[in-house]
Amino acid sequence: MDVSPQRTAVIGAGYVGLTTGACLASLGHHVVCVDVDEAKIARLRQGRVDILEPDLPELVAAGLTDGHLDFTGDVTTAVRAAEVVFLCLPTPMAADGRADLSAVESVVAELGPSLPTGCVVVNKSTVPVGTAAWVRRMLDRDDLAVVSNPEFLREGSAVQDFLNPDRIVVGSDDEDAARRVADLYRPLRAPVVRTDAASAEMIKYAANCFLAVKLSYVNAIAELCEVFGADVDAVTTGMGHDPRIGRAFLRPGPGWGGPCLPKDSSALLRMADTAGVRFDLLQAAVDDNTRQGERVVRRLAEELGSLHRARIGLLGLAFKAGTNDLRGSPALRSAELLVAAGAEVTAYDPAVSLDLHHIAVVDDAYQAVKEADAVLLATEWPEFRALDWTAIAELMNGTLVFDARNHLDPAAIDEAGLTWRGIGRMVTAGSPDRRTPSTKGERSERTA
Ligand SMILES: NC(=O)C1=CN([C@@H]2O[C@H](COP(=O)(O)OP(=O)(O)OC[C@H]3O[C@@H](n4cnc5c(N)ncnc54)[C@H](O)[C@@H]3O)[C@@H](O)[C@H]2O)C=CC1
Ligand SMILES: O=C(O)[C@H]1O[C@H](OP(=O)(O)OP(=O)(O)OC[C@H]2O[C@@H](n3ccc(=O)[nH]c3=O)[C@H](O)[C@@H]2O)[C@H](O)[C@@H](O)[C@@H]1O
Repeated sequence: MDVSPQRTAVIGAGYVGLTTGACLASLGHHVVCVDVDEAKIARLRQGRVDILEPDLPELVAAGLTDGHLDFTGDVTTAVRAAEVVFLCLPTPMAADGRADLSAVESVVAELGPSLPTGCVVVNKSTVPVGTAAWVRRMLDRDDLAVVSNPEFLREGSAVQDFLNPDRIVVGSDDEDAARRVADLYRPLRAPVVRTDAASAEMIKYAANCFLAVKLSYVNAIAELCEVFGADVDAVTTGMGHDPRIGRAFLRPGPGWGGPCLPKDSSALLRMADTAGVRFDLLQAAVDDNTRQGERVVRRLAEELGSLHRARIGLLGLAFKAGTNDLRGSPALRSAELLVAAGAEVTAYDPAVSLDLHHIAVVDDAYQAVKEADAVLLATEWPEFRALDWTAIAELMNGTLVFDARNHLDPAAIDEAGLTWRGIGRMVTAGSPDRRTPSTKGERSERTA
């Protein structure tokens, strides 16, 4: 095999840590994953993976079986024999908008004295520029090296992204440590971007915030398309052919969300602010994103006349399709805004079955739309495209289907006698989309 196996410890067994651990084990390394969540560790020891990630349960099971992967709740045991220690700890948004580094700080303080001589501490969490230098000072040991190795995987395709990265970023002023970290990934044959630690830390924020700006831009273009009678699908196709722009990440929606883009844009803004640097572009992207969420709800209110006591069937709760993660979910935000405006929301998500405050969560899409005045599609699950819209039309009180992801087939919805609305999509005069969606009363008359 094209790899020299290394003994690694991964601290934090969440999306990034568990994926890193299971994938490194699959490449032939010996990995011990650590987490403070003892119950999670107990489940992982039995091969039970809580998060929805294709291929991850299989890789975890394979690692447990072939002995390359182990789990423990004890940091000291995990790092005792480690050559490389990955920090995959949460860095959530603190109350003041910065990245909260308390988990990193407490782990570094705890593990420092236990690290074997020559060990490399690799930070994979998304952390403010200067964190590697700070960790180095905290460790205060000349025999240890610190490397910044940010992660770019996406939820829902974490394993595939990890094993097929566009690039591996390795930032350190320690040449030997950087080479050892890059070598861990050698079987992946990915381009390695070798930098100093500060640049590696900045690359991660610069990349995520660029994606955020791109989405706010496309959402604004979509709004203009609505106003001027253009079709955002055609517009983004036309833009995307230009390789300088690219086709990816041009889908308009209910606003960008998730556990990272919002917190990382906030953290970069705080970094800029602290340094006295204006970053109006990023601030505008964040503000526009807040408005985008509100705009979806406002459009529903306009179409229905009022949201007061309106029944909304919400399709999707996760922050995007392919994950059961609700952190920073635009769907949840829409639901909250709808409830605040007096609407009653019944939601269905194929990957989420939780009791949510103020929102009824049901077991299938047809239950969610029953007696609804409008349907709001907020997460682009493929199964929603296969719904029987004729059956849904029978179940609903109203006729409006607001497709905040431009995910559904407008023709199928129209054929069922329902009214499709999307984001930034062209509505030609006289087309069925021009019809005013019926209110409850009108709907009763129509079906009477
Ligand atoms: N979720 C994602 O798609 C990506 C996340 N990131 C970054 O990676 C970092 C981790 O993110 P996620 O994996 O999503 O977080 P997560 O919340 O899924 O996992 C973090 C894990 O760390 C554990 N933990 C917390 N404190 C601990 C401690 N003191 N000792 C040991 N374990 C501890 C938690 O119990 C949890 O299992 C963040 O900085 C995030 O910004 C980077 C790329 C992708
Ligand atoms: O640092 C992180 O945590 C990760 O953040 C994002 O990954 P992720 O949060 O999994 O989700 P994305 O696929 O980027 O989607 C983010 C949000 O943008 C929305 N989106 C995405 C693409 C698009 O065309 N339109 C759109 O509205 C999604 O629905 C979602 O709400 C980045 O894509 C990853 O590269 C990065 O590693």
